[in-house]
Amino acid sequence: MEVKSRAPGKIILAGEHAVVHGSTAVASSIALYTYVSLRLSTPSSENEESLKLVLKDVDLEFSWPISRIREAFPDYVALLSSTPASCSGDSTKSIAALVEELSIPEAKIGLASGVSAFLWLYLSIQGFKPATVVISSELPLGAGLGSSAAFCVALAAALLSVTDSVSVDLCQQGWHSFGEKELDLVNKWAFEGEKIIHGKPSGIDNTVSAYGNIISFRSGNLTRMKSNVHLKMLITNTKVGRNTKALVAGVSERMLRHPGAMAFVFSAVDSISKELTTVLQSPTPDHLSVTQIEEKVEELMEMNQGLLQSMGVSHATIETVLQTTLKYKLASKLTGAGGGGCVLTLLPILLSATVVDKVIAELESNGFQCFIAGVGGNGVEISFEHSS
Ligand SMILES: Nc1ncnc2c1ncn2[C@@H]1O[C@H](COP(=O)(O)OP(=O)(O)OP(=O)(O)O)[C@@H](O)[C@H]1O
Ligand SMILES: C[C@@](O)(CCO)CC(=O)[O-]
Ligand SMILES: [Mg+2]
Repeated sequence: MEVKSRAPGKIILAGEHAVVHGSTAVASSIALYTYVSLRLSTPSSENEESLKLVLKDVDLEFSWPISRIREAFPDYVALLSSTPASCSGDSTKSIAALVEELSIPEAKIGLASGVSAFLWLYLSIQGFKPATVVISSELPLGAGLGSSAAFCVALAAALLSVTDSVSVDLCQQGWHSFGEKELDLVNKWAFEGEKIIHGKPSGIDNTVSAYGNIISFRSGNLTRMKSNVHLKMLITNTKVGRNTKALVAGVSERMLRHPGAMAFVFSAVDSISKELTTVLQSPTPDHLSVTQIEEKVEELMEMNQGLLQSMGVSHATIETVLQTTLKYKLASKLTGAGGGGCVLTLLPILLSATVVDKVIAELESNGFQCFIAGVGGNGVEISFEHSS
């Protein structure tokens, strides 16, 4: 039997970075998914049993003989866990040894943290069972759209769906979602994976990928929102690679250097996110008030972008996107960790298609890549395929 899962990426409408320091943030899922396929192997005496990981997006395959994994983790009982556990101490060392042996090419070394998160989730949830896991994504990796969270959420969902901790109907056809208790468990395990990739994550990315739709998030607590407006966002990928862990660490260092000033910055972001939470839930009887809501959202996005600049996470390419969209009177802000990656631009519903085409053409002439995303959508889902 093959288990498939898919988990969406996200955009952060307000509050990235500040959310790591306790401010409110607002995020939404987008309909671009990371897919995981899990096939547990049937015992065979012919081939040596192994755990295989196929990463389609980067065209890499890794394989560990189960005997090698057993050797790296002599204390099997301590590893297997029915409740979400953090990777620390001896486990960190054992995983680092298994990843080092792969000789990942220097140009793709960012993958090492993803492979480490994979090993931690797989071994903690499935133990030493041989299997093949194939991962592919519609999301750009390391571009601010939550690829690391979607990776961890989809992985946790597939792995948990074939354990006793989660009760799922194996006969159900097509994609289906989890119950609340199961979602909580998937989300908590995914957070443990995100910790390995992000260092100090707030948990907002894995939470919105697990639950979907729009959420307001503060210090691990989420409020699921029912928005009355359907915001349309242009996403521009500057294609400048960056690493969330390093950017999050950079903001923390700035906070240590300027604690007083940064406390005000984070507090201002908190107010922006709270106002956005209220604005998005306000009733919309006609087009005029949709426009008024969009104008408020635009202003809040601009203010948030200014504060992200003062945290030191903007980038020359992000500034180019801001200036380009401003020529068309459109508001933009970076999304996710910044330092390159993706920028959001609100596309008001009354904006003509001609203007949208023009702004996209101008942005793409700079070498950027544009696409349009609806705000909100499904969270993680699962599907079982029985071979006949
Ligand atoms: N489909 C995938 N295949 C392999 N590795 C992946 C995949 N998706 C994510 N990763 C791992 O996640 C890392 C990117 O995570 P990172 O947090 O830096 O960026 P992001 O999650 O895309 O953006 P942000 O955190 O700002 O939303 C990759 O370097 C890799 O280790
Ligand atoms: C930069 C950050 O706030 C969002 C990354 O999408 C990090 C986090 O919250 O874990
Ligand atoms: Mg990430």
